[in-house]
Amino acid sequence: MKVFTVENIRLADQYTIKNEPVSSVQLMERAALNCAEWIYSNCKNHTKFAVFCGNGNNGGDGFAIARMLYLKGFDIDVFINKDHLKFSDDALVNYKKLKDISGISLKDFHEIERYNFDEKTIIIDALFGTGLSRNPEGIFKKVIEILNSKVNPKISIDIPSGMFADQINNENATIFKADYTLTFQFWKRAFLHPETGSFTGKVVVLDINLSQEFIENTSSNDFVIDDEVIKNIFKIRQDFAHKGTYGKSIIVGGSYGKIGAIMLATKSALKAGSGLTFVLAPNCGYEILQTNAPEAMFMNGGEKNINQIEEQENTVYGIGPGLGTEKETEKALVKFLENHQSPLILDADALNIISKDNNYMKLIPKKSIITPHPKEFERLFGKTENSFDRLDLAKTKAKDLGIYIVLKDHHTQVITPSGNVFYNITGNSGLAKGGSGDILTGIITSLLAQKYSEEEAAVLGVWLHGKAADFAAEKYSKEAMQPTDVINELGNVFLDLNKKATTQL
Ligand SMILES: NC(=O)C1=CN([C@@H]2O[C@H](COP(=O)(O)OP(=O)(O)OC[C@H]3O[C@@H](n4cnc5c(N)ncnc54)[C@H](O)[C@@H]3O)[C@@H](O)[C@H]2O)[C@@H](O)CC1
Ligand SMILES: Nc1ncnc2c1ncn2[C@@H]1O[C@H](COP(=O)(O)OP(=O)(O)O)[C@@H](O)[C@H]1O
Ligand SMILES: [K+]
Repeated sequence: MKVFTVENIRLADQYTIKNEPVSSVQLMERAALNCAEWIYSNCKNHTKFAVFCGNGNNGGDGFAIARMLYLKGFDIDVFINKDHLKFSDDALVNYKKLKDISGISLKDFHEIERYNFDEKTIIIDALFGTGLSRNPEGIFKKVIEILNSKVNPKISIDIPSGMFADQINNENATIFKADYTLTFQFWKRAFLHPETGSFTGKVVVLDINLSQEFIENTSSNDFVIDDEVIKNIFKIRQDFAHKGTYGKSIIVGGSYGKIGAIMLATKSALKAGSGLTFVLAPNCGYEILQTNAPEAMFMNGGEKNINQIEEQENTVYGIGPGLGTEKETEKALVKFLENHQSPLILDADALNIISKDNNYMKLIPKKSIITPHPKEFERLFGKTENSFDRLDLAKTKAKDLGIYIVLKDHHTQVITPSGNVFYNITGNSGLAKGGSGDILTGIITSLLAQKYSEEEAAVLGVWLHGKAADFAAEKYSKEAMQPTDVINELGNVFLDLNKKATTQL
């Protein structure tokens, strides 16, 4: 799914109105109906809604939603700024419709302090949408702050009020903190970054039927990895395949005390379907690896640390998990990179070694995939102020070096050399444990060996990793799930993918 800027959303709106055709107030009705239906089906334990409406079209959505929920039998109180009753055209239409309903009480923002937020009440935030032009101040700021102090469930319409859709807010900005955000048609960029995304709660994208023609014909560099993207990448395994069809992976890493990391990466490469899988590790890991991952063939890289990396042809290398940064290992990696031409995956200590010397960066083969977490990224490319700036820097580096950067985060970003960004929306904080990244390296290496392109391997890899983690969290909880559980859930993710990709009778 494309991530549109506020400007493009506005244009999509206008294009739909003109070409569907549909009036803008009908489009607002459609958007509100989608929200009301979602709320109606998901909030059955609550009887009362306090709806907070601003003066723009987001407020207009709020008025229409309030009316619809009232007609479904809920108790509704609507709060507005009675000192300033100037609305956008469509908001005014819905304000007037609401005023005609005697059963809905229209309250002033100032009444909030005396209002009874009992446990049956859900708060709906329709103060500001994508038209926010400055940080909320005065009564708006106060209302948001009071609402944020309440324990009642909170739903934002389109975007949490006070948040800019495309850019980072300044640090002290007042933003409504939602449990759910019902957003129209597209993910907004700010939902996908940690500084702002923490205000949205669960994001639900509602399809309000904006013109598909416009969406298809309007370019964007930012995408969310949704089911559609994955459906277009995933290839079912061919019946007449043999092990050679699905490529050769060599997972390189491990050092004394860190054989677990390379084990996790190796098992993941096997589980993700690589035809032949090798593990190049120091000898101290031989027995552990051969016992626990007998399907993988062992290549000796040294005694306690790797001091040589054998070059083999037609092989995809995934280097880094548990590798260590010893001088002998550094030498071995540099020597290997000096002679190696084809794209590979670099992670963890391989990246830490590369960040030691500016000249090493140039040794990364073009079209390779690197998978830094934020700290590794900083070691490689320097400090940035926030995750938006970090992404900008990553775009520059991906282009300059001609590589793919998988910037690991809650919503991991795959950045291509051409400047596209794919945000991942699978995965959960159960992955915030040592070992989770090693799995990702194994998966991406395996996919690249199986002849997925670099972009496909990175995009499908982060999605698979997150999806398996979501399955593991459902079974074991985010707290208790282990990286090993994530590896074991890969099978269920592939079963789902195959079911969707196979013709069903
Ligand atoms: N995207 C779509 O296709 C649709 C969008 N709709 C709604 O329209 C919204 C956008 O509407 P608008 O462009 O009217 O924008 P808003 O509803 O966000 O309101 C902007 C208004 O608030 C004022 N304002 C901005 N920042 C302020 C601040 N800090 N303090 C006080 N006033 C401030 C602006 O001057 C403007 O009058 C969307 O978020 C969505 O809720 C739907 O109604 C219909 C379909
Ligand atoms: N809160 C989170 N939500 C979603 N994914 C997460 C979260 N925390 C960590 N992850 C994922 O887990 C992995 C952690 O990688 P990394 O920090 O390299 O771990 P390690 O080096 O210990 O293996 C990344 O893929 C990251 O995106
Ligand atoms: K809002």
